[in-house]
Amino acid sequence: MLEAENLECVRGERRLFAGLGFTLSAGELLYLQGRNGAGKTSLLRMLIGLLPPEDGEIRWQGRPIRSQKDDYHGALCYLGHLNAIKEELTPLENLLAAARLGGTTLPEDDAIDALEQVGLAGREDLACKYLSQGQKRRVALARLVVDRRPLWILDEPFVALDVLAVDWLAGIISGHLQRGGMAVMTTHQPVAIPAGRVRELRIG
Ligand SMILES: Nc1ncnc2c1ncn2[C@@H]1O[C@H](COP(=O)(O)OP(=O)(O)OP(=O)(O)O)[C@@H](O)[C@H]1O
Repeated sequence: MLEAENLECVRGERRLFAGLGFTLSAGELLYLQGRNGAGKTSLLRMLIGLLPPEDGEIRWQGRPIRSQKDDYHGALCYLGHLNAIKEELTPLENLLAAARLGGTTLPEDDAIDALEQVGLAGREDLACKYLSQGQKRRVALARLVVDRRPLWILDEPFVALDVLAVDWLAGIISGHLQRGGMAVMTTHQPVAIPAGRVRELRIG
């Protein structure tokens, strides 16, 4: 279970939010909503432990995340709105490297299957700098196909995807929730996630 209690966020001179709280259990999805600049990405950065809250506390499985950094980071998969892929590496190399950084070993055949699922069959060995924006996004999203960590934190995951890919990703997130996973997600576009309990939290 992920819990946030009485969170306050100040950036520069501005207080973006205060008194913010939620609870997220297995199989639940939290949609963060709010206008541009409301503080959604700032909240996600707090949830992954990169931005300490001005006030309040975030707990994972009942314990503050600041007291169990390794366990908590081992349980979460973060996908930022930048793709965090290495342009000089191929999609296959990027996916294998991301798994290693996340502390797991990914068999190469599984990585190739994941890239095929995201529509990159035949481009596994092309340096990512030669891919389109949408294809780069797909390389980043291929991580989700093979990720079995319980908590996904996703910043605008649907950006730059075509209609088919949006449906595909909604299915991947649904599968994660059905397996008892949890997800926190920002998105400016309404996307139907057909499985799991969906909650909404509006900031600002
Ligand atoms: N390091 C920083 N120093 C000062 N202000 C910052 C910093 N980082 C972000 N901000 C400000 O905090 C506010 C919230 O930014 P944030 O990225 O969290 O918004 P958001 O809700 O994710 O917006 P969007 O929908 O446009 O992505 C913005 O006004 C931004 O300029």
